[in-house]
Amino acid sequence: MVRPFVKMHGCGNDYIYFDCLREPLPNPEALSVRLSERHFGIGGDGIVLICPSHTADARMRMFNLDGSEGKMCGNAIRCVGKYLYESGAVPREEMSIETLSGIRRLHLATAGGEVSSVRVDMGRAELAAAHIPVDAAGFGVEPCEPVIGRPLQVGGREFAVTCVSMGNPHCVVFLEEDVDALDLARLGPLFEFHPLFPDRINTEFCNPLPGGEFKMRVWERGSGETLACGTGACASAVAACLTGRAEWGHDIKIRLRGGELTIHCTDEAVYMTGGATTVFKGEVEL
Ligand SMILES: N[C@@H](CCC[C@H](N)C(=O)O)C(=O)O
Repeated sequence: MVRPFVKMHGCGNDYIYFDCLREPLPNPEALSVRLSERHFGIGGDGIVLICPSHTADARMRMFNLDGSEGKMCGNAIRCVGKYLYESGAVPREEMSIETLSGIRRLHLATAGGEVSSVRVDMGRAELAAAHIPVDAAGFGVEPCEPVIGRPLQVGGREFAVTCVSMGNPHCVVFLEEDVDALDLARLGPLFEFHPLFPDRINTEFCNPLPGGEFKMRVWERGSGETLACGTGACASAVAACLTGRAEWGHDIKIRLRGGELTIHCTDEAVYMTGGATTVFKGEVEL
């Protein structure tokens, strides 16, 4: 069976998108592993299915490179909005998309029938994202207190970590040393599989920059290092506000390896604004 797909990216976080509004896609977990492979597949950080919804304009499902399903994806949801608008499936600049972490509302900036940027109400940030193993063998876990600037031993050194859930779990680390110099291929998995995070974790490494901006690198659970993470940028901005590095109610620019996102945090919600780009369209044998 041959299916059309669209390759899209948000700040270089690239996924293979399938329109499932009329026809479901079987076995997306295995397909994500096969198609995301950059040498023998199409290449991407995972796949995204655009599905019908009973409660919103559409429903998004996203799968990481390793086939695990993510509950939310900030970069993908902007691309889904662009796809729905430009394909005519949802010809409105305001739309809602159902995800595994709830319904998110989008506002699209458009010109000449094309979407130039998307603002997403990412909902409220939650703070208790980490869990403590109950016994030494690691059987059973219980939620712990909010983690804000807590010391954590990883790979032989101590990091101050702040845990924020944006519908998916994040661990944010602020560093003075240049994050470009970090050996993320070594450090990333040590955070991802740390016993404090039994569901694994997405980790953001951030440098405060002059002017209240931040440089960020990310190690995503299930996909490894990616060029950007929308939920991660939101979590980093919230962590910056919580630790006094940025101000609530102001725009915070996050500079990622593949582009920039603007995040605005309030007590009620976190707003993310950024671009969405179509790379190419094709067909693939399933
Ligand atoms: N790249 C994403 C997040 C994707 C899901 C994540 N790896 C998870 O499993 O939680 C984003 O832009 O938010």
